[in-house]
Amino acid sequence: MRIGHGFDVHRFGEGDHLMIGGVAIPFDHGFVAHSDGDVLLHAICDALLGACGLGDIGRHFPDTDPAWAGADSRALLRHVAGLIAEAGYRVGNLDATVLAQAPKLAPHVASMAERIAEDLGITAAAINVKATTTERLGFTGRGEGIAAEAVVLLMRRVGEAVDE
Ligand SMILES: Nc1ccn([C@@H]2O[C@H](COP(=O)(O)O)[C@@H](O)[C@H]2O)c(=O)n1
Ligand SMILES: C[C@@]1(CO)OP(=O)(O)OP(=O)(O)OC[C@H]1O
Repeated sequence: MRIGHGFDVHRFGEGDHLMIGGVAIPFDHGFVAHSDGDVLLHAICDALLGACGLGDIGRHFPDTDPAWAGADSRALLRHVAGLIAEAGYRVGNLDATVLAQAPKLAPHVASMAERIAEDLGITAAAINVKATTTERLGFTGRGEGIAAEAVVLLMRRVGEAVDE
């Protein structure tokens, strides 16, 4: 088994929606980012890469590369899922927290889990997405941006049967 942790932050800029967990959420700002700024999927990519000892998202998708300008972060997640499989691992379970004063995310977390599970090729039951405010404290509390953390457990694929 291998454990990985990911963390990401994106600040708000102009826009009318936020991409979080692959779901477009109407809002009075967008994210400032090279890609679509999906802070949750970026944290998940980092957790998966970290668990495999494969570095981080910036190593695989440099923010200086025009190929990733405006990229759909679900495509990045699917690419990372392929790297995990190539390395001989599968996701056991994944737990994530989005730190956001607003918007209200609880109505969207089930859709996020479904999309993340689809991209990882696993059941949504293995994914848990949570949200919390930071009680108006810090940059998230002041409404300057959103942060996300993810923890993932990977299991070794050995003939799809034995985990170690
Ligand atoms: N952006 C958010 C933040 C929180 N929630 C939900 O509200 C609950 C209470 O939040 P606290 O900050 O007081 O922990 C939290 O457990 C979430 O269910 C949300 O939907 N969206
Ligand atoms: C996703 C990438 C690449 O487009 O850029 P951003 O969308 O800016 O996201 P960030 O989490 O700051 O950095 C990772 C980059 O690889």
